Amino acid sequence: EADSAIETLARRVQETLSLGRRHRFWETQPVGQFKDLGDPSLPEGPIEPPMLLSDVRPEPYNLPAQYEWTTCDVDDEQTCGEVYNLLTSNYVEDDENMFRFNYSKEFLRWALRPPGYFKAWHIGVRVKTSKKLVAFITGVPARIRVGDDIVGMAEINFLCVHKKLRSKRLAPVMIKEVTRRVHLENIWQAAYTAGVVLPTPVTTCRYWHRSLNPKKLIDVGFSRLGARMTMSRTIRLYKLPESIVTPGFRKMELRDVPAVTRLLRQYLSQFVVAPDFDENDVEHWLLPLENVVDSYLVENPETHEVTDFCSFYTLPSSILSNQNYTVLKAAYSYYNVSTKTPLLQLMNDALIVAKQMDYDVFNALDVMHNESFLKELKFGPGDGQLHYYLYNYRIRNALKPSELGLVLL
Ligand SMILES: CCCCCCCCCCCCCC(=O)SCCNC(=O)CCNC(=O)[C@H](O)C(C)(C)COP(=O)(O)OP(=O)(O)OC[C@H]1O[C@@H](n2cnc3c(N)ncnc32)[C@H](O)[C@@H]1OP(=O)(O)O
Ligand SMILES: CNCCCN(C)c1ncc(F)c(N2CC(C(=O)NCc3cnc4ccccn34)C2)n1
Repeated sequence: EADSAIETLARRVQETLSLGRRHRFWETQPVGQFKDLGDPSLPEGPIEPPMLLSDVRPEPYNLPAQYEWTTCDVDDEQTCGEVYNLLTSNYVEDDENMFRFNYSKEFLRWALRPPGYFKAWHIGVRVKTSKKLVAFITGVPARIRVGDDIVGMAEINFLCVHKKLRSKRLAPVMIKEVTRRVHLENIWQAAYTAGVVLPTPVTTCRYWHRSLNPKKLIDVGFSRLGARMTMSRTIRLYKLPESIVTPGFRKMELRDVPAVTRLLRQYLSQFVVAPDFDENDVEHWLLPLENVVDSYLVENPETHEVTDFCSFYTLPSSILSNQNYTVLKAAYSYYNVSTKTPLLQLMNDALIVAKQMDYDVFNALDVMHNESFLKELKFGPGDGQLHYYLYNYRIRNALKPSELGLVLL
């Protein structure tokens, strides 16, 4: 039987290598299927029509007998702590298992409670006997513009199954359950991202990283010393000015919400897929929140006009095995708008602020106009790709990352 095991393995490898690999679950879902790629006869827009709410399955999907569904109230300190602990130990790692995302509790409360959120969409699975939280998936409501369509969607995130319960087909049940609960609110589309290839990405983005603390990044294995580079030359290469250079560059405040909303809506209107933010959304997603999201704007000192905006969110990673460090402090580029200050200068000021705040690295995707500053500001391409997906909405041709104006957390 050793031979047949090897044959089985060889076939698995062959299947996986060719995109022809089976997606037993995703083949059943209203998403673009690999076999449909390039079929011009398929119309853009919803793949399945909305159902009657009375036709939506009223009861939760079945879990294996020893587990039960639970709704996680992140306002409750204890429950938020359980969610935090599950993700801290079992959420996304890099391919070499050196790092794992360490979303903070205050970040999770921010990410999961935007205007109009539903607690019922913060879904957990517990062991019936011990009540231990072993799986999680979330949705939050968002108005997303796709071309000229404004679509009510759910943004799905934080899908996590405990390491000990992997490869038991729990994920499809989690996904079907969050889909059912979203349907009950008469919402029929979703947006999500993943580092894995699934049927079928609307676009695939690349991560770029700008070293702020190169010595630590090299020590923990995040980056490698460049060829023919010394450590001191590397530190010098990434050195930044002590203070920002743009006159009128300051932290965003509550009073700036109307101006920032105008600026952002105008800017995002040029992308094929982008959030349709109103002032309530901007107040939630972009008003600075310590250790979660930082936003800056440029107010013309004479006219007091708000002309530019930049923001980044804070997502540390646990460093899984290093003698000297346990946490990688990372900033992720969020939404940036430049109308008067060159984007290059605006983002350099963001780097300067992030360095002042002791971040180790500043990450950015090659979405929106980010490509215009990445190389010049000494970002290096990462090995991480981020695939963007829409559920129950077909876009005939995949987008270029520069046509995407949506950043998920
Ligand atoms: C209208 C409303 C609709 C709302 C829903 C919209 C869709 C939302 C979709 C979710 C958006 C999530 C956004 C984020 O949070 S992306 C971050 C995902 N989380 C992690 O990577 C954390 C670490 N990993 C884990 O916790 C587990 O490995 C997970 C839970 C990811 C899979 O558990 P496990 O490893 O034990 O596998 P299984 O045996 O249970 O199931 C295997 C099946 O699951 C498919 N799979 C694997 N990974 C993902 C993934 N990241 N998105 C979608 N599907 C995924 C896989 O292709 C296979 O299906 P098929 O290939 O056979 O068909
Ligand atoms: C569902 N929400 C998607 C966003 C989650 N985000 C931020 C994310 N999704 C996939 C990635 F590929 C990724 N990358 C940032 C790049 C990076 O920093 N790679 C080294 C590294 C440091 N720490 C970690 C932890 C996990 C994976 C890679 N890590 C790659 N980011």
